[in-house]
Amino acid sequence: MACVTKLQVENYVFPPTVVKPPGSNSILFLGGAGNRGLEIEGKFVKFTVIGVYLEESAIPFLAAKWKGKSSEELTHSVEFFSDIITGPFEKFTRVTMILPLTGKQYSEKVAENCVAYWKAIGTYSDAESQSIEKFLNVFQSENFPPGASILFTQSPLGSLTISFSKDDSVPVTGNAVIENKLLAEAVLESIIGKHGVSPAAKFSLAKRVSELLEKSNAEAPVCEKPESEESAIQ
Ligand SMILES: O=C(/C=C/c1ccc(O)cc1)c1c(O)cc(O)cc1O
Repeated sequence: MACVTKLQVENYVFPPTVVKPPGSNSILFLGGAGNRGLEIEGKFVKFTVIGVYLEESAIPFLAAKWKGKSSEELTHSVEFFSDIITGPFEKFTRVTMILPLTGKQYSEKVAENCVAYWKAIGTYSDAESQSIEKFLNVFQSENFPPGASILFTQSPLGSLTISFSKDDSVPVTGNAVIENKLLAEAVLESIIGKHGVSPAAKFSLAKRVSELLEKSNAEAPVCEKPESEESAIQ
């Protein structure tokens, strides 16, 4: 497994790896994490913290094109994030509440971003419209107090598994699976894509992935750091 540390964003800790989250049989490593806030009456109000995990095969896949690029270059590269979003490996995203949100509030914001993205690139069809209806339904009667999380597992085969957690644990099974590749990609695009809602998560991903690519070689990267360093907060 890639040698990665945990990350703390606000009061929330994202562990270095997630083992077999709902919808996956793999161990995923923490690519990066950051907050999502909104400018309200001149003040930046932080609503959620978001961590993005990647399957280990992401590193050799991304290395072919991005090894040797600085974290600044990656931060500003739409194509780099697009390769993460559409690459042939699993992604797992944990969205943890700083402020309470209803399922309706959260899902409507995400749905709005997904539809705007599809319309912008000209891929909004009946299948996507139906997938958004399903997405909104999954959240209809949910409530997320501070510390609760929404978990998305994006499979490269085209499914989006949605799970909910009241604390920092990851449930064994998902609440819903929506089979629509463009939806699975659009949810992640809405977070780390060109107009992604979390520039902080993008910055963190670019920094950590560029470091991992630097250390990567043809063989799988192995963690050689002592445990004390491994748990350092970056
Ligand atoms: O994290 C968010 C935050 C959502 C939010 C929802 C409703 C409010 O009134 C305030 C904040 C988020 C996301 O994870 C993904 C996305 O595409 C959009 C978002 O706003």
